[in-house]
Amino acid sequence: MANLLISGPISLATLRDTLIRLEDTIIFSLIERSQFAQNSSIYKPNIIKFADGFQGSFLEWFLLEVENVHAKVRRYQSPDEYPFTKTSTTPVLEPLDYPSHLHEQGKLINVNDEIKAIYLDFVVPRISKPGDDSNYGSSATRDIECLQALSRRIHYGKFVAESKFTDPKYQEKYIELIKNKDRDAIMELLTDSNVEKKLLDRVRTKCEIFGQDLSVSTQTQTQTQDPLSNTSSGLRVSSDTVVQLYRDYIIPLTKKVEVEYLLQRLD
Ligand SMILES: C=C(O[C@@H]1C=C(C(=O)O)C=C[C@H]1O)C(=O)O
Repeated sequence: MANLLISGPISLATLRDTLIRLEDTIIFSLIERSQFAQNSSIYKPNIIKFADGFQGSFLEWFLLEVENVHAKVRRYQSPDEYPFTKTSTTPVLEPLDYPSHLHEQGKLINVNDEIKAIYLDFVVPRISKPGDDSNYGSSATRDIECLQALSRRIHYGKFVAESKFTDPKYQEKYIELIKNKDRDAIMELLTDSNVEKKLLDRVRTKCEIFGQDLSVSTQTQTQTQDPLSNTSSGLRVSSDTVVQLYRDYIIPLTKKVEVEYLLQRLD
């Protein structure tokens, strides 16, 4: 795992190891959320009334509460952590002296609104059973864990971009493309299809291993549909859904962060 408090360049290999470890965190967080019903009331504004007058959904209210507490322990001063809300709470701990791994301008990129939309529109309906089981607090707690894991993974794209930019083999090319604001060519240069393919295969295998319910016999798991499970394979989250999430949303958004970061790299 990359230690962001240690100065000096972070190698692409170390960053890729961090992304691989985050796959585990993401898959386990999705499995945790999948045990509760969809509970769509927690995502709709003004269904739950708040004594403090907060206007918005239960999840938005809870996110603000959680982020205010986490801001107090300086979570959002870490260059790989980005808040979903406009939390402005002052930390109770003294600021840490992070070495500057990222270019100043790039630190401001935050795609959490997009991540939240993908999570609510694509992920929740696929990993949770339809309906309402009243577990609002438990569901929102798991939602926040999923959102934070996705956000950390996707914003890691900034470190990946920095590492690719500072690689002497490519720096001149990147500088030329950045000067020409050639978004498509930057995207092509930073893309590594081999790494992406291996990732999708690995994620499928991880879902198949982590998602098994060992209290059910292997034969039952593969041959019949568990009525309590939301997948026909008996896995706790569908491997197809997680692979699709990575292929269509997580990887493209990570690459978008990389491109945005690089476009500002010379400012
Ligand atoms: C993150 C990287 O950049 C790109 C994005 C990837 C991803 O989001 O997993 C994988 C390979 C690259 O196309 C990388 O090169 O490791």
